[in-house]
Amino acid sequence: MRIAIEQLNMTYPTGKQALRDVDLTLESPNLIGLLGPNGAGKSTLMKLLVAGLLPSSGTISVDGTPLQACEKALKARLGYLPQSFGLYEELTVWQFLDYMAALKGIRDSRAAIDRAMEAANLVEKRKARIRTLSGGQRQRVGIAQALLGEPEFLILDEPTVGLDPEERIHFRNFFSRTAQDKIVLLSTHIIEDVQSVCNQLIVIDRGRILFTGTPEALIASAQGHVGVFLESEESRADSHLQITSRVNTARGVACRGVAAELPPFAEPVEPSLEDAYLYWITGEGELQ
Ligand SMILES: Nc1ncnc2c1ncn2[C@@H]1O[C@H](COP(=O)(O)OP(=O)(O)OP(=O)(O)O)[C@@H](O)[C@H]1O
Repeated sequence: MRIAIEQLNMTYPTGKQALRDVDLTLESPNLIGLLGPNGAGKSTLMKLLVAGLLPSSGTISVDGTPLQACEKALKARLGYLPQSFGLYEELTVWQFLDYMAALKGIRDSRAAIDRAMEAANLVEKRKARIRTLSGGQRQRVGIAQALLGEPEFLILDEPTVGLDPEERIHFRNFFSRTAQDKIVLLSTHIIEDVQSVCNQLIVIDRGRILFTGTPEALIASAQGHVGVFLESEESRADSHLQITSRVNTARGVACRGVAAELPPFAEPVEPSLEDAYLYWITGEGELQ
């Protein structure tokens, strides 16, 4: 499967431009992390990909066919976890998934529901009413419905919200296994969610794609732009330096920062993935 996005723009009726000139190619198999701060445009991009919104301009094509012409066929190949997810409070987990399977037109729904419940760690909750579930359990129900029918393209908008650390690790590994023959696109603003599992990262901010590439390439892009230093009057006055961490120590305040050009008082260090992400979203990285 190959999704090609060309010159995509999205302006909401309020006049807010949520996406600007987005060009991207998503190909299977891939686990792709869509990283960006609040309001960056992640959910908007995902809604456009599932044809839940119409772009203001630009095109999305699926295996060479424009999305509008293959919307129905694509929906059968797609699993989507939206950010806010309405659940039917009085239904049990099993009833809800049965309903979603019917909406998706899945034939062998019983087996499909069993597989999705197992993957989402929900087997014990199959008879529980949705209103009795915790936030994390509800999120797992959302993930389970996205997995129904083993879609080729999984779009997950902040799938780890509300999950405890153990569950986050479980899903991270699960998404990684799932992506072996599919496209899994997951949005997050948590670096640990994409670290060591995503083979492609897309950094987005204020509607623009700032970076696409492997995590290694993202780290390499910040090489020479990350430094450590002790806070001083000079460092406080440096408006180009973006401080990314401050720790009080016996010697003073130890800082870590990113800059397009490191000042002489900063000692260059190896960037982490988080440094590199901050380097791009603080506006210090150069647009590709
Ligand atoms: N229906 C809408 N009408 C008007 N503006 C909107 C609408 N939905 C989103 N926006 C605006 O578009 C921009 C992008 O929003 P979007 O929800 O895509 O960001 P996001 O990266 O998913 O953020 P978050 O991580 O907070 O969910 C934001 O400025 C948001 O306020």
